[in-house]
Amino acid sequence: MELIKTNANSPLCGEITVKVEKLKVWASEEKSWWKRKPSKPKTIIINNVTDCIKTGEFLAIIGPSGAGKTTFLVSLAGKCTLPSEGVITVNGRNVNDLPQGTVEILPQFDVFMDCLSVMEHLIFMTEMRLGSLKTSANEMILNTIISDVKLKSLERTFIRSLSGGERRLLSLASSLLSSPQILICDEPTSGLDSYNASLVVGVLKNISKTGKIVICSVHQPSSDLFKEFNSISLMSEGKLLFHGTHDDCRMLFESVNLRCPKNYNTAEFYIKAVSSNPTVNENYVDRILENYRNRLHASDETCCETSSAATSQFQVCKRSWARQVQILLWRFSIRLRRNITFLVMSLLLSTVIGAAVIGICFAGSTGTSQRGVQNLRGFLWLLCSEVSFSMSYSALFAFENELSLFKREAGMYAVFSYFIAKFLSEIPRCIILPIPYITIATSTVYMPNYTLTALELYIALLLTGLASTAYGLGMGAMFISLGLMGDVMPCADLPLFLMSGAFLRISSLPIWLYPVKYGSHFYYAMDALSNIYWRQIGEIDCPTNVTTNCLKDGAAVLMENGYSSNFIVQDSLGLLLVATMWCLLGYYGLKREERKGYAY
Ligand SMILES: Nc1ncnc2c1ncn2[C@@H]1O[C@H](COP(=O)(O)OP(=O)(O)OP(=O)(O)O)[C@@H](O)[C@H]1O
Repeated sequence: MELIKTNANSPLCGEITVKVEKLKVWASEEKSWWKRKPSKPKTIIINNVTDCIKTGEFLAIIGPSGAGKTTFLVSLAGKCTLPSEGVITVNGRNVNDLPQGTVEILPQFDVFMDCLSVMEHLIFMTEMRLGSLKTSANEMILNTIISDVKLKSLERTFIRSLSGGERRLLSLASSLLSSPQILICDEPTSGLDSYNASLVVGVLKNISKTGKIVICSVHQPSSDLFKEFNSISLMSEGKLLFHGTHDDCRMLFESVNLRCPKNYNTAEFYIKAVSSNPTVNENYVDRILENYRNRLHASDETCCETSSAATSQFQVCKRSWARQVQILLWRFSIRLRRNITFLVMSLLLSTVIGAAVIGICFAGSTGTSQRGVQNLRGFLWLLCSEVSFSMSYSALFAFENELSLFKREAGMYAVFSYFIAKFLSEIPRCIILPIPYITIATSTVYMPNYTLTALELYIALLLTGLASTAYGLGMGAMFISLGLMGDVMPCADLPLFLMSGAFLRISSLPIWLYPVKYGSHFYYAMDALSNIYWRQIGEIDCPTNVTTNCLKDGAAVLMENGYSSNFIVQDSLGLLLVATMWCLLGYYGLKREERKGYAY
């Protein structure tokens, strides 16, 4: 069910105050398990910062590289995953407990699905965050944002063709959909030319005028750009050295005998003065901080938090998981359409050629002769292995390619919905991939009741494809953080495909290997394929001059391999169960990634 709530009781109504009290953020020491000494000691990143930011502030945070600006911004957004102390509240409410969308952060690097157009991306975001675009209110919000953020002329442009500034604007438009009360931007102008930089800053300034707080870290802003901000914060070595107006900052610097020369970039002057280069200034950081604290005490200014009851603009939308799956599938389908030529070509190359090679090599093979038994066993194993390996290895990297996007969108949709959508998006491949093997490869070997047998083989391969896809997605999701999926999967493949019966006699397996057997999609797939073929072979020729034991019929072949007879329904259920098991493991793998926190 779709819920659009207007948060009338939100503490964010009217005036907004962000209060930071004794914030300390650090990176824990890094220690290898084989070394006693830490390889990297504990590092303090934010050092005892206390601050107060109020409605209407268009705040520029400046400071030398490594001063802690990004960490401070991420903490303000409640997304910092590093260990910390202290409290950040917004109108008295802990920033971590605020409803989603109240505080939005635009990280320094934008991550999009690049094959989408600007409009498609915004439709996706609106549908996920606000609700159906069929409601006129949502359509109006989207159109207003598009024109406010000056993206009207770019609606049909593909994201991959956008300039850096346009990408920033698109990121901004996506963040504005939830009508955040506090907008945080990490270096919104970095890498942009002066025109694009002033365009972005202009849009942000307008947003701050609508009763919101806009906080930006800025790296070497031009003098003109710097003047656009109505307040500035200066950071160095994790400390907040100053927060206030341009005039107050100038006076503070003058109090330690630092005067910015005429025609010199003010921001650059401040940054240079507090950068930790001992040859430039040794004591300025401490002196400026001391003077700033003294001034604060003298002014007796308090950080008063309001709890106004006026109506908030904030909207919360909770889409049902089924709708989330639908919206995610819509986005996957766009990518599929954009890459269709490449996908068809790769599918043709990998399957049609493979199927033709198998067909040519096994031409004329029949399971009705003693010599053909070995060939048919090999033939069935190749069908099974081609489908399962193609499907599992193509699914293996599916999450890795989208990990940054998934982490950026964490919380927007449920992990469960994302996994299901991903799995469903792979189903067309499972349907198409076995077709060349069935139509081309099987046409050259002897198969009794050709049409029915081919159909049964196709269904078995389709189910094998589903289980293999789940296996690939599951392995990919579980080992994504280590980046070792490509190394772990072959190790896991080995015991699983040994259970196929193609190399080891199933009936000779020790009982302690049974859990592996019943968890192996290769076992169910080969059992089903072998049953489909061999149970139809009534008699196998046995020449009089052979010295070894003859296999009399298909049932004898099945018995020799250790396959169960007439187990096809159970095999099908087994494949579906294996698929479910890998889906659950994959889901927990992704959930673990989500818990690691936001990617910035
Ligand atoms: N996850 C982390 N683990 C360890 N150290 C970290 C982590 N995140 C940040 N740091 C360290 O904290 C310091 C401050 O980093 P931060 O990115 O906040 O600085 P910054 O002022 O934004 O720098 P820049 O202007 O170069 O982006 C840096 O020395 C950085 O190496």
